[in-house]
Amino acid sequence: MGNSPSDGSEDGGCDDLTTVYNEIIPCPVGGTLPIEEPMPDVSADVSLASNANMMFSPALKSPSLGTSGSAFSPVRRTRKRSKKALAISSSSSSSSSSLVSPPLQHQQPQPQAPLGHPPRSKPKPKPKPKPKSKSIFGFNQHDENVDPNSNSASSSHPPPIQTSGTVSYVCHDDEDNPQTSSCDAKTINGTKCYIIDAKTGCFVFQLLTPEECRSLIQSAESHVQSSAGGSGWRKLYTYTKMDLPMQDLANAGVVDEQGQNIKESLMRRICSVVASYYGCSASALRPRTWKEPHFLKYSTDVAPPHCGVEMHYDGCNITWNLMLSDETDYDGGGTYIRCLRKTVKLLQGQVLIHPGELFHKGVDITRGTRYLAVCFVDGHDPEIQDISSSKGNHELWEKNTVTYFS
Ligand SMILES: O=C(O)CCC(=O)C(=O)O
Ligand SMILES: [Fe+2]
Repeated sequence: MGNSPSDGSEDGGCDDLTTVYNEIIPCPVGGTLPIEEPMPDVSADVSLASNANMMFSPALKSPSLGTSGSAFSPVRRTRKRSKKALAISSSSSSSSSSLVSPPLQHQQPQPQAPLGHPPRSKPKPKPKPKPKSKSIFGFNQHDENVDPNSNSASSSHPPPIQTSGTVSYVCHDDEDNPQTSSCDAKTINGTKCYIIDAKTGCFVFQLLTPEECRSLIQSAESHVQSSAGGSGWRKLYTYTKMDLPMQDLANAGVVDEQGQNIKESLMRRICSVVASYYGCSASALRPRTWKEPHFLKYSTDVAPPHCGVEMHYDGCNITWNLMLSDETDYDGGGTYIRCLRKTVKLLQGQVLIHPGELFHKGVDITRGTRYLAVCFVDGHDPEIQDISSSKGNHELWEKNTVTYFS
């Protein structure tokens, strides 16, 4: 964790994980390199939208010897924010109930400091204030009946999504009282998606079985401990300490039982749901860099412990987080989404989708080990601008946890 803790405030105290990381990365073969290193584009594989419910059998071959590094030519990408975005803020009321959705502000993005900032150690030229946008694009959330290119996005209200019933979920208020509630659901490719918040495009769905999750954890762990993988968990991003690009497994020849590349298989399955939900083409969606997707491990049992990540935004278009651990493996944890004032606690095998512009944090675990697979995805901008405030009782709101049961 190179940087000092950040609260993600509007005054610039926030972090764009991908931007920050894009400065220096430990090179797979040692040393450091500026990134990004071009890698084979897997987007073509994503175009084959597959059923997200299909059986994933990552009974993996043991890692074979293979190069986990190559010569990379550094290419910098500059982060750009959409000028036309739906501005999302925290609720102005101080409701502490996770049942209450914060109202949206459909307002013109004001010239303001960018939500992300470059690493403090490397001053960068001040970004020019953004011109005021005349029109506000609504949340570009489509269902099958909505034309993604229609002008409805410019209305002051996001188009309603077509839901297919409701599902129950359990939330704990800030005093830890469990309550059952229900939310809208939408079935995509036979997959039930729990809609956490339609306005921002945050949703959850079940992807993997516990067995599949355990198998993925085991392949990651055996890779970092094997003489082939060797180098242990890597530090890919500013606020994380134990990461592993899935590409490392591919480089070591690790595939699933069908002989498929794990990262491509996950991308294909998850992006087919994401694309249908957001109304874009699955083939447009691609991992932001070769490091995506990556495994992320938190543990209280390492020295020093790595328990969570600070408030930040990912800086990509859309992020997916796949929970690999069983909920009994750890206490605490979850993904706190600032504008929603709630912490999403995924069950094993569930995926959380959220726009990469939303401020969020990995809530600290207080016991055990929590594994995720995470991917920063580009290729479709949901045009959500998070203007929620760092001020307010986020410590309290963080305790509003929501869990979606099948
Ligand atoms: O730990 C979590 O739930 C979130 C992780 C995260 O935000 C990230 O890796 O970018
Ligand atoms: Fe993140």
